[in-house]
Amino acid sequence: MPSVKYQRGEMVMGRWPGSSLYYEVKVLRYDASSQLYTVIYKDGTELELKEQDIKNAAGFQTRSRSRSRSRSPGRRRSRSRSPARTTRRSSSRTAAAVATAAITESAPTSRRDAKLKDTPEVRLSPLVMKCGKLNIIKLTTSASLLCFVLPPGAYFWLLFLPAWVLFLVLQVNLEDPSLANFPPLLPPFEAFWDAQALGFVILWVLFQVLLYILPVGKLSEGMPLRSGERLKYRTNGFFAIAVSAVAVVAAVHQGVDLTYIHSHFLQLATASLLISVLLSIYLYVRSRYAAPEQLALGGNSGNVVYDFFKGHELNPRIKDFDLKFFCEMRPGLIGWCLINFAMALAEMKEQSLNAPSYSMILVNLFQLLYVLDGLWNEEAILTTMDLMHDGFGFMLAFGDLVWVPFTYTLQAYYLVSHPNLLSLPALAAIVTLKLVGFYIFRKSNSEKNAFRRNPSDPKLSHLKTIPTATGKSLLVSGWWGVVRHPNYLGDLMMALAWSLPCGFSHLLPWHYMIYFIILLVHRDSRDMSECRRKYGSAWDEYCRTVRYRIIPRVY
Ligand SMILES: NC(=O)C1=CN([C@@H]2O[C@H](COP(=O)(O)OP(=O)(O)OC[C@H]3O[C@@H](n4cnc5c(N)ncnc54)[C@H](OP(=O)(O)O)[C@@H]3O)[C@@H](O)[C@H]2O)C=CC1
Ligand SMILES: CC(C)=CCC[C@@H](C)[C@H]1CC=C2C3=C(CC[C@@]21C)[C@@]1(C)CC[C@H](O)C(C)(C)[C@@H]1CC3
Repeated sequence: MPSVKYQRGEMVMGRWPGSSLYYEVKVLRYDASSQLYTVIYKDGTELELKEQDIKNAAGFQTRSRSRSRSRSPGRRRSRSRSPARTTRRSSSRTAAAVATAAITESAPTSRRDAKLKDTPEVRLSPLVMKCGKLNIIKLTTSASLLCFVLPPGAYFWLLFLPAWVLFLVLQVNLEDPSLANFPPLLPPFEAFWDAQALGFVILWVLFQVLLYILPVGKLSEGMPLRSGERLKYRTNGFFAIAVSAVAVVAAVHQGVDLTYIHSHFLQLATASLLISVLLSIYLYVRSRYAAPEQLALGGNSGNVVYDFFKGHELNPRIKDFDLKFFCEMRPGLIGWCLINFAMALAEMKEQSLNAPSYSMILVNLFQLLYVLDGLWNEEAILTTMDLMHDGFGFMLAFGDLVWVPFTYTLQAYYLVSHPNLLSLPALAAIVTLKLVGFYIFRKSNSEKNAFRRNPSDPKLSHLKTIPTATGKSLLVSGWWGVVRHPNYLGDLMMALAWSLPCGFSHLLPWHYMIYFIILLVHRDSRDMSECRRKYGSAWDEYCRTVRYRIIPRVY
């Protein structure tokens, strides 16, 4: 092989088709006509790889072999339902062919899968490629629309996001929170700080920690990690919100004035911000000592600010206490309902009402339903992008502890001093919109979650699927055959129903809707590139079959 890049017998790193993992392989030969290298993996698997799927070993992080518990590519291959399995080449397969997909019914696929379960496993160590150059950071993970930032952008977002939340909180407090009055006048520095508010936030978080660690509720298994391991999560979120509700009602009954939350919103937001910064520093420091297989694929640029912002460690845990899962599902999410409830009380106080307004009731009930549903189906969060792929850093810590409780509550805060009367037909239309959106959101999320957890679930056997080279299949009928993100469609309809009760006088109660459109459109396109990278031509096949991303026939 005189003019080719890799020589016969050379040890190089070969990418396993459909994944981002590289394994040590030996080059066997090069076929000039197909321009493919035949390589052999350590477990004896022969594959044909394109030049771009081969790298020199020098670009890879080394790590202790004993720590790796990865499934071998051989095992992955054995699970693959690619049509390539049926082609005449049994020991030497083309990576491109492996990625080729056909639409099949899910049941036969699963039977074949079951038959292959006994395939002996050969353990190999996948290596993560070093991401040395900052300008080649791949947009592989989710968490938020901010992932596209390169390191200079991280500095910007790091300062902008906290400032934006504080501005919004100051703005919503204005009598006329219109754009003409933006930015609001900055109060003196002391106005942001209140030690008692910090104390309350700490107490709230500790209370949620206590509920989370109680041995109540199911222990659910997460999706397999790159190492093949499956983490266990205590999914007792519904129990946590039920106990929290009882505690809050009891406190109100004992004379605790919850309108404190309304009058000290700014100080509570600052206190939560401080906690999220401290937590992120802790997360960043511990990620420096984490083993490579514990790291997310993103957030390892070597740039301190970028990695701090984006998050480096995938599932930071203190013993069994999973910090990312806890922060995403507990203090901020349940805190959101507590704040909304406090705003309803503040509205009654400020406007001398015997009961909250219809608009306030709708906003409270709609968002409560959303949170209750999230906690009831807590297990489903384990198959979302954040849990599966994203590192836990400032972006998510801040998102969970500050962004969610202090910006998702703006509608309720706004209604405290900006009443909006609703006619009966408007009320009925808004409720219908919310219920339809909720139905789509729940059904589609449950369908994907059930399929990912058990592809051979008899309840799903009527659905059509596309096999992929990774062994996972893609749903191509049912909800996921209507658009590529039916769950986003339902979520957006619900978001609309949350803003409508506030009317059209100001933009502020529409903040969530605007942010959410940007977030979901960006998440969708990031997920598209990630899935294309993972599933190759099977994903293209899916996109050809399901043409629209979020809104049928529109987008
Ligand atoms: N209120 C809020 O602030 C937010 C709410 N959300 C909501 O959270 C929920 C989760 O969202 P998110 O994590 O972004 O994304 P999804 O739950 O939509 O997960 C996307 C993943 O699903 C899998 N997938 C995609 N297409 C298919 C298919 N056809 N068949 C089977 N699996 C498929 C892929 O993962 P793989 O193949 O690897 O399993 C893909 O990466 C959504 O309902 C969203 O609306 C999200 C962000 C913010
Ligand atoms: C601007 C900024 C820092 C954004 C960070 C994004 C996070 C706020 C969101 C990323 C994904 C989220 C999800 C929920 C809340 C917002 C964040 C953390 C979620 C827990 C809300 C309740 C839902 O039922 C859900 C469980 C599906 C959802 C999961 C994703």
